[in-house]
Amino acid sequence: MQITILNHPLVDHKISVLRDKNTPSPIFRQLVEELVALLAYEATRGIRTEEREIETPVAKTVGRMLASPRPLVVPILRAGLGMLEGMTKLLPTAEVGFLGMARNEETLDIVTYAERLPEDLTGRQVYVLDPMLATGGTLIETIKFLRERGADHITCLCIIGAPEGIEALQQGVAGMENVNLFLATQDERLNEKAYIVPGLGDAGDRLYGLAE
Ligand SMILES: O=P(O)(O)OC[C@H]1O[C@H](OP(=O)(O)OP(=O)(O)O)[C@H](O)[C@@H]1O
Ligand SMILES: O=c1cc[nH]c(=O)[nH]1
Ligand SMILES: [Mg+2]
Repeated sequence: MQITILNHPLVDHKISVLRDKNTPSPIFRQLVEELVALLAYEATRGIRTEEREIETPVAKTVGRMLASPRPLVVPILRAGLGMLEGMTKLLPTAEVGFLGMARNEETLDIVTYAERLPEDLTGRQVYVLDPMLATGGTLIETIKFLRERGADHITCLCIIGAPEGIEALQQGVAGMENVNLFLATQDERLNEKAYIVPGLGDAGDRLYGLAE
């Protein structure tokens, strides 16, 4: 698995505001969208394109456009939904599929409670969106699921990753070709409840939780 960690002052600034527990949900959602645009720019460097003839007002030429089949974007509900708008702004022609997964906070087992994806993903490039990579359980399950459906190129976009989760993911996908991970930043560690430290808390709650 290839891992890329963004290293950019604008990313650092936006993540610091995200981390602040006093940042309200509307600002949090806006910042997540902005961070996804920066992540997606890097993460789509390997997106497949094909030649197309086009005619400018001046001359005929050959340009490059996204290849078919179209890329598939998969946000992991709930928190990954906060990254969807930013991603589809950059990739408006992508298809979108959904996976609902929740971590049991006691056992850390992953429960898949919703799935709406094409049956056959053979030859598809898939972009998985989930802001938090903690133990890695959710992403490992997701990647296995997508590979079983035939996806041959899987790129995960996460905002914060813990070293423990990155390591687990690396082992979980060992031997698989064309799996990539793009992180906005890597944090220090997990705490005893498997939350990322310093992290930003529960991303789903920060995005969609009720105001206190
Ligand atoms: O790496 P892991 O240990 O698997 O943890 C990461 C998962 O936890 C969060 O989702 P959560 O289960 O809280 O669901 P939510 O998005 O509905 O809040 C996060 O969005 C990831 O999906
Ligand atoms: O720190 C964490 C860990 C898992 N899920 C989150 O939303 N935050
Ligand atoms: Mg959550």
